[in-house]
Amino acid sequence: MPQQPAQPLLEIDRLTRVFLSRQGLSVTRLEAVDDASLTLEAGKPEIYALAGESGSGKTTLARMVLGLERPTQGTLNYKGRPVGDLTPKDKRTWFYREVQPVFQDPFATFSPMKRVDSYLYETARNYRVAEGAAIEKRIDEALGVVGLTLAEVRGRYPNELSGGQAQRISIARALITRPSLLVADEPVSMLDASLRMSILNLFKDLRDSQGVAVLYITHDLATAYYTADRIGVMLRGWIVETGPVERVLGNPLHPYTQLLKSSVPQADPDKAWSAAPAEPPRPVKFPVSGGCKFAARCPYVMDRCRQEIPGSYEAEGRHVKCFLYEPGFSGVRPTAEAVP
Ligand SMILES: Nc1ncnc2c1ncn2[C@@H]1O[C@H](COP(=O)(O)OP(=O)(O)OP(=O)(O)O)[C@@H](O)[C@H]1O
Repeated sequence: MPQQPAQPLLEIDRLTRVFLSRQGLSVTRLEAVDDASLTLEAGKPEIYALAGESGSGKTTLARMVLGLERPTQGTLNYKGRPVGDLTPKDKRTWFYREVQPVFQDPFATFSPMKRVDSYLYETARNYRVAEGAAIEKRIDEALGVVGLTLAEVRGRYPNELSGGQAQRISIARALITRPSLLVADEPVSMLDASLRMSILNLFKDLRDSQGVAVLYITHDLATAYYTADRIGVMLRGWIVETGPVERVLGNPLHPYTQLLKSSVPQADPDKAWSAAPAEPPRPVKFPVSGGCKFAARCPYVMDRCRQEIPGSYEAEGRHVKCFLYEPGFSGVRPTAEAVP
């Protein structure tokens, strides 16, 4: 499928995914992803971390990018083509070669009864990446990128692999089709701290040497800071702050990002930031009331925050979904140091 040169690699504009659940006569509505926008440019491979606490909508957004979940509203284009309009044939012959998932638990993707190399052969055959002996060469190349060889992997069962080796093989499987985008949902959260860095370094290497962009989904700010070029911080379906990772985490502007950062245990960067007292998304009964989703807990809340939804305003080299950064705001803005 020819690529249109001027199109972004991934364009997400005001994307929303609503889940409705019925209990008796009442319907509850949960905006798992709500009005989220982000763009990954073509030809500039980067690692974009989508960070947020459990239930903030990261996986739902990732599943929409992978074409596994249909958006309720908004734009989701890959190389200029709406993902929701792709036919099963488009997906098989183009999209699934271009966009590959990397999952949290590599052992869950491999059956204990099957040799791991069989997954590599299956992927190569299913996507017709090569014929005959060239298949082995392609598999060996993909394994080479993650620091392994087919000779090392051949004939081995999952229980003969370490967690790090299993995750490397699952990344090699994803690379067989030479994708342009990896969607990696918590790819290191099941690994020992000592192995985490090697996998995160591998993503950086893939970006630099293979030109692969990575959407890195994580609940862990420390690994996002270490790995990503840019970050989007999610709160109950919204992306509340997005920009270069050094700016957003070095000097967070949104009161929620400030709260998250202040809750990271500084002495132990490997710890997840579970201490943040954020709310999980709550299903709401119709009608839905407006206002900022952080208003009830924001130390800087203003009257309008309870009634109006803030826009996403450009401030200090990033976008912030908060009235404090609306052009013309004349009050005092919080600083990261002043977080209560
Ligand atoms: N198929 C579904 N039906 C109904 N609700 C769903 C469905 N999938 C996700 N949700 C809800 O949407 C919200 C966002 O879930 P999601 O898994 O995207 O969050 P997350 O940030 O990835 O969390 P975690 O890190 O725990 O996976 C949650 O409240 C979840 O219960």
